[in-house]
Amino acid sequence: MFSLNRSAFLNNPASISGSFPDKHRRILPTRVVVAGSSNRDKSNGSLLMATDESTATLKEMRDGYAEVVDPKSGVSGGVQDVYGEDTATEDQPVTPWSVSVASGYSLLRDPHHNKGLAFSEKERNSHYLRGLLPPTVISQELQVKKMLHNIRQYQVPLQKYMAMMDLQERNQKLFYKLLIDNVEELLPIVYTPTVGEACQKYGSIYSRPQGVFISLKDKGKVLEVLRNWPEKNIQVIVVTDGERILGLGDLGCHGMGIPVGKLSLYTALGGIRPSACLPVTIDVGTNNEKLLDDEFYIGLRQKRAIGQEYAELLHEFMTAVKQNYGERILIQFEDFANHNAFDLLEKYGTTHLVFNDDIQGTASVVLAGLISAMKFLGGSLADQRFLFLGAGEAGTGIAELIALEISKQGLIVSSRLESLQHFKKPWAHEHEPVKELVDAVNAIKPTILIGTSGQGRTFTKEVVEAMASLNEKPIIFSLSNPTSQSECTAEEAYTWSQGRAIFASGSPFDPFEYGDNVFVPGQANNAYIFPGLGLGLIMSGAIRVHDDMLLAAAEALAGQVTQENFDKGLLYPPFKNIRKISAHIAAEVAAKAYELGLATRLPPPKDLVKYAESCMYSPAYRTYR
Ligand SMILES: O=C([O-])CC(=O)C(=O)O
Ligand SMILES: [Mg+2]
Repeated sequence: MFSLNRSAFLNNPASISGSFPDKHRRILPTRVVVAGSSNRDKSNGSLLMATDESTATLKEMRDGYAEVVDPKSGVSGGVQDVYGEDTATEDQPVTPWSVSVASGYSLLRDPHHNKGLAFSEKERNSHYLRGLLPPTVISQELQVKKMLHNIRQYQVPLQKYMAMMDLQERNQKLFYKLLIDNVEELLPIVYTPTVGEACQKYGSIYSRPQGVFISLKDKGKVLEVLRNWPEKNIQVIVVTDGERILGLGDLGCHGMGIPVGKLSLYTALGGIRPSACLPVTIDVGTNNEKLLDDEFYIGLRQKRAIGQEYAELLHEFMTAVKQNYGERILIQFEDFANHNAFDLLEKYGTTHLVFNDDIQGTASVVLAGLISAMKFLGGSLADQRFLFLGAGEAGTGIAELIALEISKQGLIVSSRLESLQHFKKPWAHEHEPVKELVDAVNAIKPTILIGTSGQGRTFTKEVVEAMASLNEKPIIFSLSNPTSQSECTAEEAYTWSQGRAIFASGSPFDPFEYGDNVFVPGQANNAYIFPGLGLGLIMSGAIRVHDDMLLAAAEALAGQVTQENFDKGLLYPPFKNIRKISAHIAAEVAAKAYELGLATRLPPPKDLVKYAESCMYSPAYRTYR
């Protein structure tokens, strides 16, 4: 229970600086007066409240911020800056659900509430927008059509990316509506492969903060740094230290593009509201000489800190996150180098709600593809022989999850055991060392070849031909990202196997015509998994990630693949149904959390799929009254 009272308001002089002309202040039928956030410039306009149909309770107040939570879904309505003149309690509902927005010019500049030309006549009148917009009023659908048209004019993918980022910064709901309604076309822009190029050029294209940078300079002050971020009710953080960005290597501080991209997928594909998502880049330096010499590099100009110095900053971050956002904050580790990725997961897996997307998310998506391959081809995973090129996070993560499913050993040659990094050792396999991949294929005779090497074009013609001579339906996964690092292309896999390969890749490839058939390559990308996994964890209030949840997510994803999909060569359902798919994944993950006693949101909802769907963020505009 808490009270919203005038003294909190008065104690923060910045918030009553007199910059609110009275005529602009709105007191709506709730008993809460909106007075603005302490770190937003209020000189350009006042704040008002928009109302929605649902009832809500005010849940928490911190630093002058209050969260309004829809009691039905438990999902926050996203109120960030509410000061009360009256009191409200957790058990005393405040109706209706309220959202605070700026009015006038600052409303058009506020990406969370701006609707551009879609503001109605009534809204233009009541919110001081007259004259600030041209006369026409258009629908959100027409805005989407226009944006798509504009984006298609750009020939260069990076230009499309920048146009999308610009839109996100200008009109968040339109950005998400555009992305959700055109996910297959735009995913390759906001995500792999284009996001890889964006990271490589992040210093040049950087314009506004899209997340929080925590550098060695912030040691001792990480909590303060986190509190500078304007949103307070964070539910999920994607964090990188930039050392292994996709298959592109160490991009240091420029890795920020990845958490930003991943989190826009959390919203678009998994329905987590954008204000609950926080991208974080931890900058401990970079060993990339080119970047250190690049005048546009935006990070610390030093070699990477390692050992204790690194561990201390990471530990301060992990501690601060929990302190600031509570036990149920989800932290996704992304694109850390092998040596840190495994250690961090082990260290924090028992104290925080964490998972590593490259180890566990990728493993889950690959397992899903293999489960659907077995379903449609016949046979069982236990009968397969797997060969991995690349024994890093993804390779060993996949092996571990498959082994969990079938208790089978991996294939790293054990004579190298002594020199192997610890995470590779369980997968060492008794075999003569082989130098060339094609020799390994011929010696081991795998039915499934999985590339997670980060090395482009390593599945050569000889390798694919060897797989095709050994198997009627060779299963080939080229998982490294972006496209330039893919172990082979879809065209190569289909051509060299005479159309027999069951192929999937981490980055998208266009459908490929071979003979009388058109093959649609599946995209074995963790983007299928993490948004639904995250939603399931959040909606159940899970406090830990368990391997069984990753298995459940894989099964749920595989369960969405139809015979029709498989007949086209697809091991995965199309991305255009991703929100439905994510709801199913979320439901299964949440069910596991409840079953394992790791869920704290009790009692469990009856229909978890429906519940997951009801929790999802909608990009449709609200009416401001
Ligand atoms: O970001 C992606 O497309 C998949 C992924 O996690 C990686 O390649 O590191
Ligand atoms: Mg990754």
